[in-house]
Amino acid sequence: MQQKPLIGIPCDVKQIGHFPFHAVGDKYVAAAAGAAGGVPLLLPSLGDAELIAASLELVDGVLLPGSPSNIEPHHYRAGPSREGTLHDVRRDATTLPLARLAIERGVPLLGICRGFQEINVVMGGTLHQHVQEEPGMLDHREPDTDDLDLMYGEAHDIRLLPGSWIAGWAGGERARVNSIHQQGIRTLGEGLIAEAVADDGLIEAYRVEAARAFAYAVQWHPEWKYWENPLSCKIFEAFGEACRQRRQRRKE
Ligand SMILES: N[C@@H](CCC(=O)NCCCC(=O)O)C(=O)O
Repeated sequence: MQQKPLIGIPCDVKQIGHFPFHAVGDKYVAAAAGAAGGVPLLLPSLGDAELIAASLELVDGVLLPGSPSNIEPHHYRAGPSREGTLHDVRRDATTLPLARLAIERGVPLLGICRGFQEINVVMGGTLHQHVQEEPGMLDHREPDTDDLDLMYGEAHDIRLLPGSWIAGWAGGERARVNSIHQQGIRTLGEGLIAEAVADDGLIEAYRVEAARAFAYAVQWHPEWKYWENPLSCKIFEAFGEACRQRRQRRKE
């Protein structure tokens, strides 16, 4: 039987009671296992270069998950965040070098929401800190509700660019996606090819052009009830297949 690929998922560092914990949302772990067909392996965010490099030797792919926290703006040459903005310095110190190294080494990479923003920053791109305050832009934040089906429900259309991977996966030119973010791409990083845009022009998906393996990112949340959405399944299947190929090559 073919062995399942190991999918590394870097953690957020969250304060629970008196102590910081390394944690990843259950829906990302579930999608890495159920939709990508891998064995999820949570990677603590210790910000240690040697451990980051060593963990990339272990895994067959990396999933950069979403998070309520924002990347510290100095990473993309911007001024400080507004007071009260949630940051996760240890996640930044882990995911940014991890994504850079994964691309360099040809380790399959999938970025979701914060992960999408992280890969863009690693490639030299910049972010809007509050998309909804930019002239002509939509409000990409989630509705104010505790009902998760409403929060993660389809929110807006995206246009799938001609010749893109995602247009092939979707078999069409448009899709509807959920939207739970207020940061977004201001300038696209070097070597990233836009794959999908919202109706306000915000980039919603891209691929890393010169990557040696699958390297893809989306601003929305395909992990949310992926089994109900054929396009979400396709994204994870493509990632999972790249991870399986790497696992196979490493065994040869
Ligand atoms: N804070 C950033 C990133 C948004 C993001 O990743 N949201 C995910 C929320 C929780 C989850 O579903 O995991 C922004 O606002 O742009």
